[in-house]
Amino acid sequence: MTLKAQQPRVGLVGWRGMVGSVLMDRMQAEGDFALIEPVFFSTSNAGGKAPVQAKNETTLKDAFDIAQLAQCDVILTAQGGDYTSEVFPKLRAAGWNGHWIDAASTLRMKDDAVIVLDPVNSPVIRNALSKGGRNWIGGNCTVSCMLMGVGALYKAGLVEWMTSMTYQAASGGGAQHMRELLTQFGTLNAEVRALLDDPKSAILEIDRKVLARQQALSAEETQNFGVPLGGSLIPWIDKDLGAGKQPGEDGWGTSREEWKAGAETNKILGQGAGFGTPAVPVDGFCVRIGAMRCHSQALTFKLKKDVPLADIEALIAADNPWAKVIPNTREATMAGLTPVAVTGTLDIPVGRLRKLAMGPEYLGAFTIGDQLLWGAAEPLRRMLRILLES
Ligand SMILES: NC(=O)C1=CN([C@@H]2O[C@H](COP(=O)(O)OP(=O)(O)OC[C@H]3O[C@@H](n4cnc5c(N)ncnc54)[C@H](OP(=O)(O)O)[C@@H]3O)[C@@H](O)[C@H]2O)C=CC1
Ligand SMILES: N[C@@H](CC(=O)OP(=O)(O)O)C(=O)O
Repeated sequence: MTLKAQQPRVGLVGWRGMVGSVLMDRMQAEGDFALIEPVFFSTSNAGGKAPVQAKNETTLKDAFDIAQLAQCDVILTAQGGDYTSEVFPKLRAAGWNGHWIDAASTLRMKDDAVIVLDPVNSPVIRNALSKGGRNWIGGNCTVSCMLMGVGALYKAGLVEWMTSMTYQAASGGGAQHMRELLTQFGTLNAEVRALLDDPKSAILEIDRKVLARQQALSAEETQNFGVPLGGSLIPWIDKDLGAGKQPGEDGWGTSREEWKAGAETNKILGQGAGFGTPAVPVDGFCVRIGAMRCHSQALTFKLKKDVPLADIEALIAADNPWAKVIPNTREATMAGLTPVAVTGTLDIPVGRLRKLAMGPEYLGAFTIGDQLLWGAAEPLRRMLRILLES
C-alpha cells in the first residue's frame, strides 16, 4: 500500500496524554497535519469534540471500535501498552492491513516489528518497508537518545562493547511521577524553609530535618515511585527480570530497562538475533533521578581499535543534524551538557569525550536527550513522514 497519492486517514490515539501532546506539537510544527486526514480517537470521551487539528472528522471516535479503526490507513498511538495489547491483535485479526505506529514497548521485539529511529536505522526501516512491513514501534527512550548521540560509533563498526550508567528523569514514569517529584521537593523545602531563611542556621540541622521528612513521607506521597525520589535516587527502573535465572545467564538480577539497552540497541541497528550480524554487548545500570524530562547517560566504550579522539568527535558530529559534540571543558559542559540546557530541544549533546585510564581503546562519553522528543514522539512522527513519502 502506498500512501503518497492521497491524504491518508491517520487515526490518532493517545494524543492528549503527555507523549501524545508532545507528538501533536511536533506534528503541528512540522506541518504534518496538512498531509493527512487526521481521525482522533479516545478511550474515555467518544463523541466529544476533536482538537483543532481535525478537518472533516470533528468528533472523537471510540478507540476500542475496531470497525472505525480499520477505516484508517495508519494508526499512530501513544496510548500505552495496555491499549496496544487489547486492540492491536483484534484489529489485525479483523484483516486490517494498515500501518501501526506505536510508542509502547509491547510489540517492539516481535519479529514483524521494526524499532523506528530513522536517523540511525533508515536502511533497516526501508528494507522492512520494501518487504511489506506494517508495524513500526518507537524505541525505549534511553536507547533512542543514546543512539541519536553516539550511533555513529556503532555504524562505523567500532564498538566491541558498551556499558551505560543512566540518570533517568521522572517523566519516564509518566505525568503523575513528575507531579510527585515536584510535590516532594516542595514538601522538603517547606520543612526547612525557616532554617534556610536564617543564614546562621546549622546545615547539619537542615540536613537532619530533611532526612527525617524524607523518611516520613507517606504512602500517598510516594505512591508513584514507591520510595522518596526528591533529594534521593532509585537504582531500579521497570520490572525485575531476574527471577529464576542463574548467575551469568541473561537476566540475572537485571531490570527490564537495563535489558532493553542491549536488546533494543542491537535490534535498531539490525544486528544480533535474526539479523545474521553478531550482537554487540550493551549493559549497565538504569537509575531514576530527580530530573524532569531529560535522560542523561554516562557511557563507557571498549572500541575495537585505538581511534584518535578527534576522529571520534568528527564521526559523531557528522552523523546527524541533532548530535552535538560538546568540548570536554568545564565551561562547555556546564553550559551545554545538562538536562536544563537540553529540555524542549531536539539536540542530543555528547560531551565528556575522553580516553579512559584503562587504555586507548576505552572511551568515555556523556550524553543527554529529551525523553519525550527523541525518546518518544519524534521517531513516531518521522515514521509517519516516511510512510507518506514512500
Ligand atoms: N512517559 C514516557 O516517557 C514514555 C511513554 N511511552 C509510551 O506512551 C504511553 C503513554 O504515556 P504518557 O503519554 O506518559 O501517558 P498519559 O497518562 O499522559 O496519557 C495516556 C492516556 O491517558 C488518558 N488520560 C486520562 N486522564 C488524562 C489527563 N488528565 N490528561 C491527559 N490524558 C489523560 C488519555 O487517553 P484518552 O484521551 O483516551 O482518555 C491519554 O491518551 C506509555 O504508556 C508508554 O507506552 C513511551 C516512551 C516514553
Ligand atoms: N521506562 C522508561 C519510559 C518508557 O516508557 O520506556 P518504554 O517505552 O521502554 O516502556 C523510563 O521509565 O524512563
